[in-house]
Amino acid sequence: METVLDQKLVSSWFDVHQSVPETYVFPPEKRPGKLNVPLCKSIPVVDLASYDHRDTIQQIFKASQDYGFFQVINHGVPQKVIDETMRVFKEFHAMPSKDKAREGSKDPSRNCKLYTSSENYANEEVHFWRDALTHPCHTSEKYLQYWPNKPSQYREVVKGYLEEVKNLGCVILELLAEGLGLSSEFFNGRLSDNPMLLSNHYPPCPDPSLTLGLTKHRDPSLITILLQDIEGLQVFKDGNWIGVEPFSTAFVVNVGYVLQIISNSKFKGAEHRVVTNSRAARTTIAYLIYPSNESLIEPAKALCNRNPPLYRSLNFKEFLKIFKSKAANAEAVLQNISLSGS
Ligand SMILES: O=C(O)CCC(=O)C(=O)O
Ligand SMILES: [Fe+2]
Repeated sequence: METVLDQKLVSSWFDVHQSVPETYVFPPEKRPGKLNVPLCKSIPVVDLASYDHRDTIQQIFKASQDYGFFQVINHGVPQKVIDETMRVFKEFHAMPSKDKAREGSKDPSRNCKLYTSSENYANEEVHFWRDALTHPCHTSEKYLQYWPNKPSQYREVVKGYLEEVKNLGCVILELLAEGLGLSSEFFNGRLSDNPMLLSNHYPPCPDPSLTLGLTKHRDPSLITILLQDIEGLQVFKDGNWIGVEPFSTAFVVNVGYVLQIISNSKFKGAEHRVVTNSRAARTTIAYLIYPSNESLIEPAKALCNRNPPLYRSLNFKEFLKIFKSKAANAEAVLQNISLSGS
């Protein structure tokens, strides 16, 4: 008989096991290796309140080229909103599993859902050490009716948070557009109007050397704006893993595949993963900026004057289909949409 979701959640059983269950143990070649990688002091922390607009654009441009990652501070999102939102998600993930499963399975079309490991749990060889809650950010009743309403403050707090992060997203996309030499409104509208929220929860793990919270991947987004409480996020840079330092006042921003395509590879979708730890649960809140399904994804014309376009045009729905069929293999995703065939 199929096990029901509430029993599968890592948060429902992690504390009754002394060791890692076999279905969570990665084969030696896929294990995380060195866990205590250096926290990277060189991933730029960009001050968005700086008066030097050109310098801010330059910092973000360079970070998006070099790392596909940067952090932002003085971003305008009130600290109270950040702290309350983190608290509400921690409360959500700490609720009894049955309540969580109920709150996360109201939507028959499964836009709003709670799941564990990955959306492909049934077909995975090894599971990831995480639970995840996701839903669209739009607050029309069509979606809102399926958002959790436990903890009781969930909707109010998350709605307030998303309004703030939406504004921040616009600011960052404008800076990225200007850096690329595009009009500052380039990403407004359909290229960015389908944001999703994703809260990841990684309970403590008895042996982090055997497990992964998330394997190496790139996000299928334009950009992702992440709030993290403690360390665990790592970026793959020049053949090494480096840690992204957690700051309670900062958001981590990373470039996704869609921005890599539109920027004609000026920016690289950053490869990243999540490792587990044995000391404390880790909670993150990702705001993934996606285009609408019918939106056309292609290298911006203005970036293809001197350089030929590297990727073919396709709509976002088509891109997602390719991404989902080849998710574990970044090269295969890019090869499928690459014009050079290389
Ligand atoms: O939880 C994190 O630190 C990162 C999560 C992530 O990479 C993702 O959800 O795509
Ligand atoms: Fe990611």
